[in-house]
Amino acid sequence: MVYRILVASYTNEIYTLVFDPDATSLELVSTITVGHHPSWLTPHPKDKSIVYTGLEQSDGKIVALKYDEEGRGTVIGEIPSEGADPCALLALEDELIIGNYSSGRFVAVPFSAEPPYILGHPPSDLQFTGTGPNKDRQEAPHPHQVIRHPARDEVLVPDLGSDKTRRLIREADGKWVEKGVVSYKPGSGPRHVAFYEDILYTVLELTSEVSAHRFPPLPADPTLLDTVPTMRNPPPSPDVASMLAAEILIPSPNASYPTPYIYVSNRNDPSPEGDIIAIYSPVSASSDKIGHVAEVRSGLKHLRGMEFGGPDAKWLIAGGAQGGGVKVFERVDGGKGLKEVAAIELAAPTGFLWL
Ligand SMILES: O=C1O[C@H](COP(=O)(O)O)[C@@H](O)[C@H](O)[C@H]1O
Repeated sequence: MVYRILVASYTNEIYTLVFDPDATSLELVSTITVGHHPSWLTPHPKDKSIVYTGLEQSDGKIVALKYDEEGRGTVIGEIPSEGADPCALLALEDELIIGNYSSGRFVAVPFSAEPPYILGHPPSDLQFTGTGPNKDRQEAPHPHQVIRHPARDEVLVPDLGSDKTRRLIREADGKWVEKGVVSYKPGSGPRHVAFYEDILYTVLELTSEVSAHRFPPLPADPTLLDTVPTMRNPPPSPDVASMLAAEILIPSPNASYPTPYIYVSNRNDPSPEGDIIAIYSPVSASSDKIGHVAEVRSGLKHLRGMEFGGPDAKWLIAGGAQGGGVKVFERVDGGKGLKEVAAIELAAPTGFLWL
């Protein structure tokens, strides 16, 4: 069996790769030009042939594509993102949510009945406000992810510019309202979050740290349990100042990998061996500490995006936006380690979608 994987990028293209685990090969089979920096990919919740991407530009756009069985895409629609640099998308059952990074605007586009499903209904929006102490990166709110809580009707928006993750719910009239926040150390820049049991894990981009909060339902506030660095031995100054942690993933435990682990990507490591993927154990009933498990040198430069796929989330695909191409790693030693099994050179990969 082979797997098709779409690759978002900081070029004008979305690529389709085929990963063959038996041949341990990764091949480029199709490319489609969609516009400036299609950096994120989200499928329609029911019609899996439809995929949305955001064009990261000042007049942000959302492009809808239709994919055939072979992974060949066709553009079938486009709408404004109603903001600048839409770097995050979330498809709920009835709405496409857009996080506009530079303008700090959260936009909800109701799905219509026919493909591309994003035409015909006016969007609603929410303008965030807030800043942080980092004058270069926190001059305004910068939503970097939109993610649904796995067990509750709550959407979370890590806001790198305001040092908080916003907790939103949709009221009876359909409008999204902020009902609470997770607050972080000033200047830390929350970028992405992941969940395991009742704990929220956050990757803090600007300080390259991971935090764990006990995360009860609203209206209760979260409680900070622990914060750890995303590298045991960060590079010395001045290189350490450019390190920017990016992705955090926690695949659900399963028969092949019964023990949960947290996987975090670092960016901009000056080492010739590339950026580190750090592996941690989550906090547990007996310890409120995040446990350091391992660090894997990826050979990738600026490891912005990575995604698990395959049976029992056996493989991790990851890309170096500034070099090293795209690699597939197999989870080994029960998930405590990663072994490279396939690679391909590709320009500026930023995100992935296993079809
Ligand atoms: O300033 C910007 O930075 C953001 C974040 O970049 P990332 O690669 O760290 O995600 C980017 O999304 C935006 O387009 C750009 O204007």
